[in-house]
Parts: sequence; C-alpha cells; structure tokens
Amino acid sequence: MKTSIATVSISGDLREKLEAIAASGFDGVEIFENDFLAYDRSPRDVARMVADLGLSITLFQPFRDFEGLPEPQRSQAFERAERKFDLMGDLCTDLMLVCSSVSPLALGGVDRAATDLRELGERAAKRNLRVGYEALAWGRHVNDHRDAWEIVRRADHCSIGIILDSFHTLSRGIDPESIRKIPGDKIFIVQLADAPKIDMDLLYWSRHFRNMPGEGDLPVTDFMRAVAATGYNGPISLEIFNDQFRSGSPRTIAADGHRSLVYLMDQVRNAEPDIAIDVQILPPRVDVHGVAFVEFAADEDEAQTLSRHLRQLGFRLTGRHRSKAVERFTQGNINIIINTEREGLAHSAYLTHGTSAYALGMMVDDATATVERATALGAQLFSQRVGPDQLSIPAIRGIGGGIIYFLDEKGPLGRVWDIEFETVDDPRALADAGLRRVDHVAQTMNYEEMLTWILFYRSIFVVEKSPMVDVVDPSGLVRSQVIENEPGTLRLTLNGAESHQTLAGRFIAETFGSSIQHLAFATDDIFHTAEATRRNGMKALEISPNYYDDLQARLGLPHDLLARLREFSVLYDRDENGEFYQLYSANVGEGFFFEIVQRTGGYRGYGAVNAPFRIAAQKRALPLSAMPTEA
Ligand SMILES: O=C(O)c1ccc(O)c(O)c1
Ligand SMILES: [Mg+2]
Repeated sequence: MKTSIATVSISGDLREKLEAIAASGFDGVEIFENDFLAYDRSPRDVARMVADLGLSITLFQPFRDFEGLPEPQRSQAFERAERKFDLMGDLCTDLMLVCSSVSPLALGGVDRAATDLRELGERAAKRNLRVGYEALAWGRHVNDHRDAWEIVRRADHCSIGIILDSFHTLSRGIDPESIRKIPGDKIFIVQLADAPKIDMDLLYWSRHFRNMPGEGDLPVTDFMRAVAATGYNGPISLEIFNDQFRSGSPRTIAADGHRSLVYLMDQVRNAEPDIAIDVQILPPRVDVHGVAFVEFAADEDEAQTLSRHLRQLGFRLTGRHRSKAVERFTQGNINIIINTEREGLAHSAYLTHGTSAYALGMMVDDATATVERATALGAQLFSQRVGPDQLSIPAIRGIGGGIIYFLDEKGPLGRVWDIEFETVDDPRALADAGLRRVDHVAQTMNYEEMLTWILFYRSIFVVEKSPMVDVVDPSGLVRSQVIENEPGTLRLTLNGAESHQTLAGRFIAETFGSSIQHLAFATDDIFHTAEATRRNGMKALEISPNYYDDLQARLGLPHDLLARLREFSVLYDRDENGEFYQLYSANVGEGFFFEIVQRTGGYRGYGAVNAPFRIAAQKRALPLSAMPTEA
C-alpha cells in the first residue's frame, strides 16, 4: 500500500517539507495549495523537484466552496476550477480534492450537488483528471461521509469519487462501518488523522489538534479496517493539522508519520486476516516480561558515589565484567550496571549527559524478532564492536540517544551475566532492603517529544497508554503519561516539561537532553525497606508535615499508620483496588533520584496526587545556587 502525507502536516518551506517526506520513506505527497502559493518556484519546477525526490503528488487540495451555488457564483466556481486544473497539469498530478462547501450562498440539495459534480467530472475527464469530494465535519449542508457518498453515487461519473478523512468521520462519532458499503474504486484517496479526545468546536479541533494515527484517542484502526474491506488499494495519506507539528522538526514529524502508517496497517492486517492487504508482514508487537537491567554511564569518581547510593538501597556488587570497566549490582530481580569505560557509547553518553542511566535492558521472548519489528517501524538499530567474551545484544536507540537492549532466554543471551561477568563478593555490602524488581522507569523529555515516544513504545510493544495528567511543579506544569502493559512487567512514565524552570525541565537542561530521571523499585514491605535503607545511611527525601495533616483529613488513616508514614517520609495513595506507598531518595547528581514503592491489592496508579508535594520537597533540597530564578 502506498503512503502519502500532506504538506500541511510538517514545518518548513516546500522544499524542506518535501525532503523530509522523501527521507522518511513516503511514496507520495498531498500538495496543500498554500504551501505551493507561498513557494517561489514555478509549478513545473515543483513537479521536477517532487519527481527527483522519488515522490509523486497524490493530491492537490483544497478546492473550496464549489457545489450548490446559485448563478453567477456557480459559473465563477467552474472557471476557478479550470484554472486549478491548468495548475494541476503543470504539477503533474491528476487528483483534486473538493471539500464540502461552507459558503452561506450554498443552496444545499443532494441532486444539485450531484449535478455540479457531474459537470465538473466532465471537465476533469477532458484533461484526464479526477476529482474527489470530501465531507468536512463542519460543512454547511454536507458534513457526513454518507451524504458525500450519496452525492458521488448520484453524480455517477467515472472522474468523480469520494475522499474519506478519518477525522471528519470519527470526530462526529459517525460509525465507520458505514464505509464498508462504498465500492473501493469510488474511493479516490483516504486521508488519515487521529486526535486527542477534547470537547471543543470541530473546526478548531481539526485545524489545531490532529495528530498521527495511534497518538490520539480516535478509533482510526476501525476506520481503516472498514476502508480495507471495500477493496480500496490507493494511497493512505496523513493530513495532520497540528500547531506543535508546524513548529517541530520536519524530519522527526515525518518519521513519526511514516511509523504511524506502518503500525496502523499492521493492526489492520492482524484484525482483518481475510482481506488481502498489500503491506509488509511484521513480527507481532512485543511482550516485555520485565526490565532486565538498567545501565549507568559514569566516570570513576561518580561511579563511587553511585555505588554508595546503591549499597545504601541494599544492592550489592555481584559481578565484574571480564574485559570492560563495568560492574553489576543486584538485589531481588534488579540488575544495575555501572559502566566507566573510556570508549564506546557509554563514554560518549557520559561526556554528553554526565552520569546517567543511558541504557535499559528489556526481557522479551525473541530479541531478534523484537529488533526486526522495531526497525521496520523506523527505530534505529544500535550496534557497537564486541570483544571476544562479549555477546552481541540486539539493541535499538531510545530516548535521548540512549539504548534499549533486548534479552531473551534463547541461547547465549539468557546467560549473559555468566558469560560476560565474573562473580565477585562485595566486602562493602550493606543490608538487603527487600527490593524485588523495577516497578517503573521514568523518562523526562521536552513536552514536544512526548507524542513521538508514545507512538514509538506503542507501535513496538504490547503496551497501552493511560490518559495524560498534569503534574504541578511550583514553577510550571509537567505533563505525565503512563505507558504500561497489563501484567505490569513494563511500566514507563513519560514526563514532558514545557518550562526549564520545573524540576523536569532543569533536569533536561542540566543533563543536555531527555533521559531516565528516576527509577522506581518495588518492595513488598515499605516500612521494612525504609528502616533498612535508613540504617544503611540512605537519606530519604523529607516531606512537609502539612502533607501528613492533609492525608489524615482526606483519608482518615489509622493513627499508627499515619505516624509511620510521617516518621519515614513515606507518601501514600489508594484507589478502589488497593494502596500505594512511596519513598524517595535524596537527589543523586543532577536531579536524578530513586523511588521505592509498594503496591497492595490491585493499585494501578503512580501516586500522581503526591507528585506536587514530592517535587516541592525535591526543589527545597536543591543546593541554593541551583534554585531557579524568577524569570
Ligand atoms: O480544514 C480544512 O479546511 C480542511 C481542508 C481540506 C481537508 O481535506 C480537510 O480535512 C480539512
Ligand atoms: Mg481532509
């Protein structure tokens, strides 16, 4: 199936847009008229540029306010169309989009519109052109694809077809199943867009908040399944009006767009096995069975500091790499790696970001198939030279240029610790603190990157996203989005900072980019862990006494529980399924920290209600010189 994207979807001038679109693997491009008008080259030059980039123009659009007009406006509209047909000839494209009229002059009436379109079809046919009619969700008389189809059906002309746009159908809650009765050859192009569910005026929503399929909340897959059932085999074309995308990096947005289409068609193919769809077959979405390890890059001094923090948390040094300056700390099922190599990616990560958790290992069923799926979805393969006692661990690039490694139980990958590490005894080990596994990994990024990473994770792994929540930092909002799987073996929290004054924003600024800002470990007994880590010398983050007064007022907790929470600076939350306890370490380095959590019953959240108080406490704990100044 051919892929296409409208020039409105990304930023830049026409050349920059086309280059980004071609580089991302699209076959075609919809030329939005204004992008052409604002460009200073002739239509023939543009046609040549498009062809030289290996693209074709799938559509020229939009032609507005055409159908149902009284005279003399009707004749003028046909004249206008003829001039645009001239232009299309020079641009070397054969398809024009006419969107349903919003003109107060339009008279309405299915037959009147059909007659106008038939006549336009006659004129188009003389030049070997085609016209597709699209119902805008806010069209004056036609705002539903079912009505647009009835008009096209009655126009009954081989050069007139319908254009379907997922936004217009789904934003109005129209059942996409109704598409299944349209003959596939009468659908001239399919435009795709998703959007977050926001209750607002349709036109404003459409022009500012559309996003890539899979990034929003609309059932775009159901829409596309219905389209596939018609036998439609033309291009699928992204038409994304989004304020943020218009100012983003054209390469990144175009790459996200291409990924969204590959992912969408993969879902459609899986959901409609009986329909022959011409798309690449990918290995299935990947089940992650746990975070196998987290790797830090550091220099020797900072590695000492980090090791001390880990020992206070109850970790012990259990392995030393056979040939590299790499140490392994363990507790429960948790593996923390500290890499102080002076070459390779770890070292460049250290030079760029300082001490940072730059790599994540995930346990999967088939590491090779995982990388195959990820790269088919546009992820960047990562490999570096491996020494004689080293395994080549399948890996891709993740957030902030970091790495995601994949381990499985097949073959040598399942024995990586034995193969690459020698077992050591830790003379400086402190008491075990009962930490069992990684509960979640929190990644901090600029707000504009969030959709990219949501799509990245969702398209590769079996994970769902929960609604985005706003977390209040004393200096601004941070958007938080959870990506998790059903069994809870992969839980990621993505925090998007809009202001560099927030704790998250400062972290990005100080560490030069997005990365893992905190790791949360799970315990089965928070107070046991709190006592053990305290005895080990860990400094917990101090929480304001006002928080505990409010906790009592809100939840009426038993007196002794409240006293213990207060004594150990443990935060508390509960939902209908269970309870949640959170204990934070003091800051480690440039805004990095550890969290310890206990979940009881089926508590599924992350203590979002507590985040503002935790953040305020972390800001109080910053050295004075590092306090944000009032802008
Ligand atoms: O917002 C608009 O005007 C507009 C124009 C053309 C389209 O294809 C569309 O979906 C919306
Ligand atoms: Mg459209």
